[in-house]
Amino acid sequence: MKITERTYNKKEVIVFRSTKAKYGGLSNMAGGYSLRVNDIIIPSAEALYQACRYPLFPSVQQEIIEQNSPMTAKMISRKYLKYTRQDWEEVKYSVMYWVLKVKLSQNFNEFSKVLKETNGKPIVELSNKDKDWAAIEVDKNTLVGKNALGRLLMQLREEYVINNKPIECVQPIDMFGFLLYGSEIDTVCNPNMEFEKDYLFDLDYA
Ligand SMILES: Nc1nc(O)c(N)c(N[C@@H]2O[C@H](COP(=O)(O)O)[C@@H](O)[C@H]2O)n1
Repeated sequence: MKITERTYNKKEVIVFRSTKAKYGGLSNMAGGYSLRVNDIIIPSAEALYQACRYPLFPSVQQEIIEQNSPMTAKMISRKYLKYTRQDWEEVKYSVMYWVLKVKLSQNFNEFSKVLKETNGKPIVELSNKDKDWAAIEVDKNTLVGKNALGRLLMQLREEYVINNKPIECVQPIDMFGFLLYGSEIDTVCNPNMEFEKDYLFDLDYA
């Protein structure tokens, strides 16, 4: 996946930065969106994304995933950057999209609500210096950057939120070494939807 730099008019876009402000739930640093992958509970999208850097180092993944604070998970990951998978730059956007899909699948009501509130406008993560995941302010009205996270969020909104299409299961990425704690990452199904289906089946309404 190749992403090039873009320029945004600040007045025409939805900007997010602080997790406490409006649209804060769009940030991977937002709390309250825990995930379950291979029956492992992961406190945040950020922790899952950072853990995916280190498929061959389960103990590093565990140290990242143990952090309740998403920012601390990112800081812990910084200590181990030299063990990052070698193809990370080529796969990181696909990994992030998979993480966002898991976040939406397992937190559909809350996360789709924030995405709906963006009203179809361009979504931009604002940063002081990160022109890769976010965009930076070059003057009062202009933001410049690849804004990769914002663009992946817009893709998610287009595919699943606008037409209110909850995601029942998320397939693993078809790539070498997509591992968590030494095991291949499985298809991730939303536990609530599994429960609903079993319940309806038991009632003979399936
Ligand atoms: N702490 C922080 N400050 C910013 O300005 C940012 N734009 C982000 N972005 C988030 O960090 C994650 C990517 O981390 P890597 O740099 O690739 O390790 C991702 O969740 C971005 O949304 N973070």
